[in-house]
Amino acid sequence: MAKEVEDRKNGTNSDLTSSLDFSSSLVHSVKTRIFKIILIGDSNVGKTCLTFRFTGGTFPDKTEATIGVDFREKPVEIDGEIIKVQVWDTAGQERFRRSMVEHYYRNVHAIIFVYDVTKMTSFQNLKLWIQECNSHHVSPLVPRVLVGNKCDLVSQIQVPSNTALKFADAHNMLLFETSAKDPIESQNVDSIFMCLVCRLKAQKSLIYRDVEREDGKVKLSQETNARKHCSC
Ligand SMILES: Nc1nc2c(ncn2[C@@H]2O[C@H](COP(=O)(O)OP(=O)(O)OP(=O)(O)O)[C@@H](O)[C@H]2O)c(=O)[nH]1
Ligand SMILES: [Mg+2]
Repeated sequence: MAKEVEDRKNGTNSDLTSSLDFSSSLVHSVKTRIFKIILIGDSNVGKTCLTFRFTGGTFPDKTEATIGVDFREKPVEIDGEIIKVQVWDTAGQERFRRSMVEHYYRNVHAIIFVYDVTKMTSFQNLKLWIQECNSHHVSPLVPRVLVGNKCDLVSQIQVPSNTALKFADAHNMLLFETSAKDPIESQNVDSIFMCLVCRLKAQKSLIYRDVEREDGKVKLSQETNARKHCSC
């Protein structure tokens, strides 16, 4: 009773306020979509550096081998919608990823396969990374792109662009050659992620299904005629 009086005095109603809080948080959770993008590839190809470049705009002075996974998030705005890009920077070393692999691929929205343009083995191993991904039953609707990193090391390049392009075509992927280190390439790094986000935004039905699955309370009608705005 005392609470009711207090509420009246303050012009509030705690029941109403809490239900409004609930519905606004529901609306918020529906509106702020999260796209989970994972980076996969050999150790040392630059997955962590690419993640830093996209989420923080910098190249780290020093990195250590990733253990398990590191998460970084960046909100981006596309056509007036704020989307949270959740980047999963995975470990390339088998011993640091073994127990995590299931989590990498669960509910993933897009995949970035990374190789080092100065290291042919990292390119040859891509087929093993693709096999691993396929063995986790990732939907064919999940977009995948190929990224050749360390292009700043011009004199050491071992993987010719046309070889990489053929591989990308054969696997229905776009190819980006870039450098996490070279600041001039930073827009190129951004465009890798933004291209994926645009594609995902165009696949609204896929994402909404995931939201529905993750939160039983949220029921959304599927939008099938989403417009596509990807510039790539
Ligand atoms: N020159 C050059 N070096 C780079 C570039 N990107 C990363 N490196 C260097 O490559 C090394 C490995 O980078 P990381 O980002 O830690 O590699 P990773 O793929 O995350 O490795 P794991 O976590 O073990 O899977 C570091 O010494 C980086 O400084 C690049 O674009 N150019
Ligand atoms: Mg790493």
